[in-house]
Amino acid sequence: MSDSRTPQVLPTRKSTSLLERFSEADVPTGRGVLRTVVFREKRNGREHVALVVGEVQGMEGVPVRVHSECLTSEVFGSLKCDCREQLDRALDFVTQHGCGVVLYLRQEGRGIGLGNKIKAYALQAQGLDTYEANRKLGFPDDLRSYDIAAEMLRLLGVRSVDLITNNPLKIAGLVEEGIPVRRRIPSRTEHNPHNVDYLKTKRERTGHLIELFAEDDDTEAKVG
Ligand SMILES: Nc1nc2c(ncn2[C@@H]2O[C@H](COP(=O)(O)OP(=O)(O)OP(=O)(O)O)[C@@H](O)[C@H]2O)c(=O)[nH]1
Ligand SMILES: [Zn+2]
Repeated sequence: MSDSRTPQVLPTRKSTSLLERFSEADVPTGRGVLRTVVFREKRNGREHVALVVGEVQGMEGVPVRVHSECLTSEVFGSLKCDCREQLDRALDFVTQHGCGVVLYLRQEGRGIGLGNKIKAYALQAQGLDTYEANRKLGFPDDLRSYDIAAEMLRLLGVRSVDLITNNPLKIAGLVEEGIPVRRRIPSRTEHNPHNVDYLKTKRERTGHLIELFAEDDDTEAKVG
């Protein structure tokens, strides 16, 4: 189950704190109660959310999803990506498991923001792929960082994580920020005619471990 290639490092205590643990409350949902903890970035007031299920303080191997905001799919039901489904499946997993954390990070459009993501979509309608469109707009493929996620996990007392992701860069990003990743839990993705090229591009260009077809199946645990 565990990915032996995943580097293991001890958590580091950063001297500068980026976040304030601002507020928290239990929120009832169709899946059960989610402990909703809001963190505020000190430098700009931006708010990020941790949805916590069960006891995670001091725990090892906590199932964690580090999820980046995607207004178009999560609120409007866009079929151009797989974000909404991945969020849903992660919430299913942690609530059914009775323990886990879903971090909801406000880094829309892989960090370029909503307006620029829609500009990128307009370029994609002209034939550019998701990364080419970012570059045409003067952005790198992925502008996200994982320092905020790492600090949120540290403030929640999580000692190591089982990360729900298909993105190897996300694993590397968290490890680099001092969060030990014990193993990867694959996030199953359904494709549709609107997102299949996007998913293939992520697999080919940034090594996303996406199982698009039955023959891609492996034996690791799956979310969903
Ligand atoms: N710039 C840009 N961002 C996109 C596009 N499609 C989706 N996104 C954004 O990509 C991000 C998806 O992030 P994640 O859900 O963390 O997904 P991921 O990096 O593929 O990794 P995993 O889902 O963990 O495997 C969200 O912020 C979306 O808004 C696109 O075509 N262009
Ligand atoms: Zn999306």
